[in-house]
This record gives sequence, structure tokens and C-alpha cells, in this order.
Amino acid sequence: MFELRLLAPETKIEILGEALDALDALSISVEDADAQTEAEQALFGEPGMPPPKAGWERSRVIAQFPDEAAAREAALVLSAQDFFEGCELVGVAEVPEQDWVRLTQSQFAPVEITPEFWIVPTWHEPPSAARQVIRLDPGLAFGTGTHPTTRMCLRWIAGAGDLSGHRVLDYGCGSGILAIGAAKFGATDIDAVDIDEAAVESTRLNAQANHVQLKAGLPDAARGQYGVVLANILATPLKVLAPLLCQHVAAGGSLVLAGILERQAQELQEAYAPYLALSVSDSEDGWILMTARA
Ligand SMILES: C[S@@+](CC[C@H](N)C(=O)[O-])C[C@H]1O[C@@H](n2cnc3c(N)ncnc32)[C@H](O)[C@@H]1O
Repeated sequence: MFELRLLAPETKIEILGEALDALDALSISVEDADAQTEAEQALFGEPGMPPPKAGWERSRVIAQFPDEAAAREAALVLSAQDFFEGCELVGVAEVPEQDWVRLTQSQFAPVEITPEFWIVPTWHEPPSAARQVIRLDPGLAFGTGTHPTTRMCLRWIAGAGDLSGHRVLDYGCGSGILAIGAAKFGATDIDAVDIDEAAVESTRLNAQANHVQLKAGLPDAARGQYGVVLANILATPLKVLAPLLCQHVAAGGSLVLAGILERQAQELQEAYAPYLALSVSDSEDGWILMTARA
């Protein structure tokens, strides 16, 4: 494989991306050309949302092509375009052969939820102190345990102790990680729902791989009342879902919400106030966990 390297201002990233796409680039990445220097610029965004900007003031664009001829041809075509003004061709270079599977795997280490509860990819041995383990590999659906919102929900589950007497609803299940976590802590009657069919399928497969029983489906599979309702979505959908989620919480049951930034606590409290009194019960990296008892 060969890669074509360019420098470009932020205003040219979108058009360059489209052109490289039309030139059959296999992949395109954009990095801050000033990364690791004093001029490095942070771009802040929320997970699941488009990036706030297409690139940096000085972006390094790297496009991969199957062979050298295709990369050089793309360089020639691009540099002849009017829009290329202000961009710079850095060069074409061969990409050294990599063991991509090993490289990807090395980026996912076991994640500690509590000293005794771990999320462990299948290519790792669980740590010796682990008493409860979810085996999970990164896949199509969100939820590997590496995001603070997922970790806070799992910590809540671990802190809740024995869930055997409770029906549990995981609303927005992604990989099914929270539902599987609830099963590991004793829950046997679990519904895991998501608007994304790929997440539903992923939840089924991950539950099988972890030898736990749960029912995965689209949101209308959530029926009746539950002792625990978990929803790790984002603040805006959580506000819309307030009446629906609260109606699923049984008397004396718990509602556990994540995907909320610290500055969004009050708007969530206001949206849920007609049904339940939410309070902040955990926080990590600017994200908060909000919970309520019915
Ligand atoms: C941030 S992921 C959380 C996944 C997992 N529960 C976790 O804690 O890691 C949010 C999930 O909610 C789903 N989702 C978003 N809006 C939804 C809605 N209105 N109803 C049901 N699921 C929704 C998304 O498809 C996604 O899989």
C-alpha cells in the first residue's frame, strides 16, 4: 500500500476529502500538522456528533492507495486543480506492512470497573483479581467499557449488589454491555433495546459469548415496569425520552442515566422533574451519572 501526504488549511479539507474519495483513495485521515508542538490545537466535540470542524488550521491529510501509480496519479490530478491553491504536496511513500489485527488488538486492554469487575477483550487473560468479567471485543456497536459513561453505569451496577430480584431494562443497549453487566450481578429478567438493528444483533451475540440470558430487541420490546432502568444515550434524546423511561420504572425502582455532560445536569433535572427527582451520583472526565428512585 502507498500513501499520499498533503498539507492543507482547514477550509480545503472537505473538498480535498471529496476529491480523494473520487480518486478511489482506500482511506483518508486528517491530523493536526502541529500536533505535539506548541501550536497544537484541540478540537472539542461530543461523542456521536459530527466534529466541530473538518480539520485544523494546518492539517496533515494522508490518503492511502493500493499501489504507487494510483497515489502518484492522485497527486498529479489534485495539484492541477484550482482549489489546491494553499495546499502542499508532501510526497508519496510506501506504507510498511503491518499486522493490523495485532495493532488493533494492542489498543484494547482490559478495563477495570472495580478491582474485582473487569471488561476483558477475548485476546487477553482476565486479571487474577477479577471475580466478575465481561468478555467483549470492539465491534459495530458502542460500548466496550472504554468510555466514562459506560464505566459509570457499570460501577453503579456493581455498587447495587445483587440484582437477582429485579427486572432490568437497558435502553440504548449498543453492544449490550450494561445488560450483560446486570446479568453478571444476578439479574435474570433483562430487556435490552436499541433503535439500531446492528446494536440489537451485537447485544445478542455478546450475551451468548458471555453465557447470559437476555432479550434484545427494538425499543417497543420494552414492556411494563422494571426495578432498574439504565439509559446511556445523550442529553437531548434523554430529555425527549423522560416520560417513557420514567413510566418503565417500578415503584421503589431505580433510574440510571448517562451520556450527560456536567453542564447539562440542570436541564436534565428540569426535564425529569414532573416524574422523578434526578441527582448526580457519579462523575468522570466531565461526564455525570444521574440517578433517581421511584
Ligand atoms: C452511547 S451508546 C450506549 C451503549 C451502551 N449502553 C453503553 O452504555 O456503552 C447509545 C446507544 O443508544 C442508542 N439510541 C440512541 N437513541 C435512541 C433511542 N431514542 N432509543 C433507543 N436507543 C437509542 C444508540 O443506537 C446507541 O447504541
